[in-house]
Amino acid sequence: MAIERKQIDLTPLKNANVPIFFIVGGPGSGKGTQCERIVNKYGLSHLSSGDLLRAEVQSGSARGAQLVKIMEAGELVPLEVVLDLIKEAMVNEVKKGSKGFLIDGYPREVKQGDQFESEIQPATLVLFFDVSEDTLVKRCLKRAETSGRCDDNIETIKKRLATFNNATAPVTDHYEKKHKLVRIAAEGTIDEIFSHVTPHLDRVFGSNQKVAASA
Ligand SMILES: Nc1ncnc2c1ncn2[C@H]1C[C@H](O)[C@@H](COP(=O)(O)OP(=O)(O)O)O1
Ligand SMILES: [Mg+2]
Repeated sequence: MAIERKQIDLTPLKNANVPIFFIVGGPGSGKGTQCERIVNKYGLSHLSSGDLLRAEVQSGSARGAQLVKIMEAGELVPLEVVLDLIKEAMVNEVKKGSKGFLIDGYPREVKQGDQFESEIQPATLVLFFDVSEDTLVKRCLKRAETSGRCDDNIETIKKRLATFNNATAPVTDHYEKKHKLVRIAAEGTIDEIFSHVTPHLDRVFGSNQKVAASA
């Protein structure tokens, strides 16, 4: 069963023309943690495709009901539907005065990125949180103690790592060739990593955002 695509008026988004950052990295690389810091400092909107899908299901809409069927059948949600959800969320956020977007955990594949950029707007930068596999596993296992996330167990973590290496690694190559990739060394403390992130955002937004730099 195909889910109908929605016609979404992107005019508000085009007029606002705010920067868009793709946030990529393995499971446990700290994407969510760093996005929260970025949101606090720069007032950007943080969108995660997984959260948007879960919210659509919760909303009780007809489309949400169709999504449940697809997910229960173990099939992949069509890329177009994910894109429609992202578009709707972006238009809503920009109407509220968003200064830009962090698209967390997306694109998972080169094709997803290309489709996003052709239908919506090219990404300004792609932030890649670069962490060794050892660290990814350790952080996911630690997160398991409190997250209640069913995918934070050693078997699933290994599978997610394999998927990441196969499908997502080409994404970083793709944006490296386009000179949009920012590789963040992300092994250190949360503060250390954030200090590697801010210069790249300051480059886009201007350094007047800096809190401590003028000292
Ligand atoms: N620099 C850091 N050092 C130690 N632990 C970190 C860290 N950054 C994040 N964590 C913790 C928080 C979580 O429990 C776990 C995974 O972080 P996350 O932000 O949820 O990653 P992601 O969203 O990329 O899957 O690791
Ligand atoms: Mg996350």
